[in-house]
Amino acid sequence: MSNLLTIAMPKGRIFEEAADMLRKAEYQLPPEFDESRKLILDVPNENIRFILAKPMDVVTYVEHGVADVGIAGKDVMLEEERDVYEVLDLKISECYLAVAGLPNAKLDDVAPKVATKYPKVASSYFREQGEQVEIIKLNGSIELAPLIGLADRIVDIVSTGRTLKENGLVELEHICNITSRLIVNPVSYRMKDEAIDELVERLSKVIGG
Ligand SMILES: Nc1ncnc2c1ncn2[C@@H]1O[C@H](COP(=O)(O)OP(=O)(O)OP(=O)(O)O)[C@@H](O)[C@H]1O
Ligand SMILES: O=P(O)(O)OC[C@H]1O[C@H](OP(=O)(O)OP(=O)(O)O)[C@H](O)[C@@H]1O
Repeated sequence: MSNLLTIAMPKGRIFEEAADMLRKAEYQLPPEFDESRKLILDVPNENIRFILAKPMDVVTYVEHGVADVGIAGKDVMLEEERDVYEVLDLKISECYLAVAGLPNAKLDDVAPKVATKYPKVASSYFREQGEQVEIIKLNGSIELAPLIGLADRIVDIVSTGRTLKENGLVELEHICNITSRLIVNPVSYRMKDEAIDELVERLSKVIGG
């Protein structure tokens, strides 16, 4: 194993906050880092390579060891249940998972339909509540489901609450708070402990800053 540290960065909304945090931790990221369409970006003076992946795929790259470290939302960690270590709460991309629906909707008593991008999280939540539901997996625009009659309720991310409000939906139950986490491949954690410890230390200093 070389000493190069490969970090899987999520494209999309976590990217900017994560890049900002790395810069605050004094990693010299190249200016084109933010605009480039390249999917592999080397920072040779830091001995770091970044790979840019879809947020849900970051854990896959880290679990398979092709990335040593990654940044992933806790929502993804809960849903994917992968064999990776979660070493640091970066406290960025704060949001929460909630159950929502139309106000005063009459629920189907037998097995209400719940649309979500998080079928495992939703199933275990309703199981714990002792409620039998039918889960319908969607990949986005979850708020559409109750409006169009596909589902009685949804389980989705809420941040500002604007998407719920603009679609006439109300929050019914708060499931759990979500932030992004630094995750590590277990083998890399042993083999590249110095580089990973340094990354954790430098990021720890700028959390919440
Ligand atoms: N509205 C939000 N506000 C803050 N953080 C959010 C919000 N929505 C999602 N997140 C967090 O950011 C992560 C990435 O979200 P993003 O919307 O970039 O990707 P995605 O929806 O998984 O991917 P895509 O839409 O590209 O398939 C999520 O896993 C979650 O942790
Ligand atoms: O409370 P808010 O600040 O309105 O944010 C919540 C919305 O953000 C996310 O969707 P995203 O924009 O990622 O789109 P998606 O529906 O394609 O997942 C989430 O799934 C909600 O729809």
